[in-house]
Amino acid sequence: MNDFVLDRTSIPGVVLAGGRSSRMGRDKASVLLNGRTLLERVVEQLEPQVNTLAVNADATPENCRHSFIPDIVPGKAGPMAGIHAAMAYGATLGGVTHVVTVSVDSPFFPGDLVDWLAAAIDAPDKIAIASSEGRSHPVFGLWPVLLADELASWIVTDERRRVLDFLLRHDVTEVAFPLRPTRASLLDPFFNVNTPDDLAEAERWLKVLV
Ligand SMILES: Nc1nc2c(ncn2[C@@H]2O[C@H](COP(=O)(O)OP(=O)(O)OP(=O)(O)O)[C@@H](O)[C@H]2O)c(=O)[nH]1
Repeated sequence: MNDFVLDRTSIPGVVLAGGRSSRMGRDKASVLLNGRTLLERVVEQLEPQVNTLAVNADATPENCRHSFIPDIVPGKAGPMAGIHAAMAYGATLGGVTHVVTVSVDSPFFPGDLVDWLAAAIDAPDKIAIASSEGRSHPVFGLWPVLLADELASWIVTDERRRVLDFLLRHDVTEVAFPLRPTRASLLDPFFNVNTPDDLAEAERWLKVLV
């Protein structure tokens, strides 16, 4: 019988804020959504859900007021480099088995994200990732710190460097999140802002949130 119990109060959170933002044409973390940056909005949503919070990117973001952790693995591993940096960061903190990651470009992610993901963790090496409408969102995941070194070596040696390939090798539960009711239609809480058009759509969603 598995008697592992996740310490819900010990979970650190990491905002993935690296990458090229090529579709947006400028750094997504500092893009303004109704007067506040995406980074500010995502930090505000994550902070009450975690024990400590850090921002991760391949290079230090401008005017970052939070603890910053850089990518560690060389090369262009994309979000996976951020997930690895988050796991390695968690491993340096005493008493931490799992670390949660969120994406800087999803300002409407659930306020109960960590509670739902944590409920799926029943072993020290278990991974939980979010999904909505049948699509998985691995950047919203609860990651075991004990897999940090394995992920690092795999990123360096595997040509494909995709998050989903890593997930296939491990014990993963996908946690399905419901759509969020608004005064208009239902909003996918993992709606992400990749382009200027997405930003305009996010502004429309903000006006109908309840
Ligand atoms: N730490 C880190 N995070 C990354 C990296 N690339 C992407 N991300 C993050 O991963 C999430 C998804 O990023 P994408 O939208 O796929 O990539 P992007 O580079 O931000 O944007 P595009 O260039 O438009 O594809 C976002 O939270 C990014 O900040 C990276 O190299 N390092």
